[in-house]
Amino acid sequence: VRKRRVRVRDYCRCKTGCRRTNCKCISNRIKCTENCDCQLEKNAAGCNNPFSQENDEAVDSSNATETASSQEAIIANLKAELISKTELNNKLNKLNEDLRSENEDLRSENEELQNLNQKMDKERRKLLHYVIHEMKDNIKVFCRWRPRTPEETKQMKALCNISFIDDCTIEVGKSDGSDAMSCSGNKLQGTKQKFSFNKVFAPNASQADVFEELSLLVQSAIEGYNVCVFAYGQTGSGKTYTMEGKSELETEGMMPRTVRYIFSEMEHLKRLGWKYRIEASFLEIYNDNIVDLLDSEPKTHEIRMVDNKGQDLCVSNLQIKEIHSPEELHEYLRTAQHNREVAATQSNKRSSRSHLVARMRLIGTRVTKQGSISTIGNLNLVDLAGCERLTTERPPSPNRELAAAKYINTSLANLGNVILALSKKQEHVPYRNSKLTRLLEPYLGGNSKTLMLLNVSPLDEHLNETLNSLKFGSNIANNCKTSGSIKRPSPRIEKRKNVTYLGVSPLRD
Ligand SMILES: Nc1ncnc2c1ncn2[C@@H]1O[C@H](COP(=O)(O)OP(=O)(O)OP(=O)(O)O)[C@@H](O)[C@H]1O
Repeated sequence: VRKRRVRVRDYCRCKTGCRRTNCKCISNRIKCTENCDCQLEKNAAGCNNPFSQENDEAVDSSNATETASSQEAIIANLKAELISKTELNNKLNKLNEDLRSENEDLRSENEELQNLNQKMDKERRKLLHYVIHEMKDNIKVFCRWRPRTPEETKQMKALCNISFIDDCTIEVGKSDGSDAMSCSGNKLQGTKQKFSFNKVFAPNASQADVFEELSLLVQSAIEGYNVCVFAYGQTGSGKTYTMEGKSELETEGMMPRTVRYIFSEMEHLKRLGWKYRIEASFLEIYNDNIVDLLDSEPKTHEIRMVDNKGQDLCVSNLQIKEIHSPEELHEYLRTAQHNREVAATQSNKRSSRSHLVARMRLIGTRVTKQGSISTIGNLNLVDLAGCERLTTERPPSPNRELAAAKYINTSLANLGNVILALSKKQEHVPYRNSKLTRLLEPYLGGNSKTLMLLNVSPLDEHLNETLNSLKFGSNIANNCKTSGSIKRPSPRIEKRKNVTYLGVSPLRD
């Protein structure tokens, strides 16, 4: 067989007599075909069966040898492949091992980060509590002077004589230097009266300046405190401008700014593991009746305490909306503003004739290893109706307005009494005397921070009302400063299985 194979390899033995050593049929180890070199080049006609029997046998046996050797080669190849695959597998296993350990590292790093986050959150809340507690007074009074409106400037209305002594103190007198008279008819001594507050905003103060001072209170509502912000002042003094503002970003009031702030804080707190739910309602108190500003159908609304401790209340038939975005809240705010009762007064063509109460309930939850903790803060933003001096020489416009003006003045007087009683730390606080104070009872005093934004007109013709407002506001501010140790706000804490509701007390204690 070996000899024959050699012979076959030596030359082509087809019948054409080709006998070439480089014939294709030899190099490809195939039987001679039509395409064989020898046939193409030589006489193809005589070559129907190019290989002799002898050659066929030689080729078959040579093929068997070749198959055996090619199988050996295949086996060798397979072996090599197996080796390389085993190596690859080993490498993959190693990589897997590395990944697993890296995963483990990441998990422990993640855990460390979470612990750090928790610590940071605790520190942040401690610091915030410290700052909030440093605010000391549960009731603060900011005084804001509005500038002359373009119309008033055109009419060249005289300004009263105001001196801004410092950030907290002002002196006010008549433009001609004569003695002023208060609304109640008492002559105020001296050509200029001095008043001090927690903060005074001059006419050039922007909405952003006012919000900067307010934002800490909003923050404390996010942390679980109850907060009430009132815009108080005579009609046309700038309450609605302060609370609602205008549509441009720069002139936006406290309400839209608060909404924006809450949502940006929520985003920040999300990174520390907190999730928030916001519920909002908008109502007005007009002629001592509650009106739902988000409901077009008139309904009867009653104030009911949720618990017998007087810590929370609800208003029947009131729409409470869950808010998911600042835009959604702005939309409700716009609806409420649109539905609010307005009428012309002596000093304001579009005077708010009702008290607007925008309430946001901020419920924060954080899941920890020990269970979950929750904070509930209520933020009440109140744009009060403007008080109006009712005299025979300055009657309110139509008769219908007289009743409204009387209701407004009575409810404002009642609110004034409640805030005065709280500022003096009196035991009895007359919450029950009006719907407005009943509605705000759980959110005033105790676990709450109250801010009165006292708005004043700069016009000389409003000086008597201005002096009355200033006297009332500075009385409250000074009572809070001098009434000794301040009762710490006691946050609302509710415990449920594995759930703790807290203000900021655990950190405080
Ligand atoms: N800080 C301010 N800067 C510029 N304009 C102001 C400012 N405050 C008030 N105004 C303007 O003064 C006018 C009266 O203000 P606004 O309607 O807010 O008073 P109000 O106290 O809400 O009155 P009312 O109690 O009658 O509703 C408006 O034209 C308002 O744009």
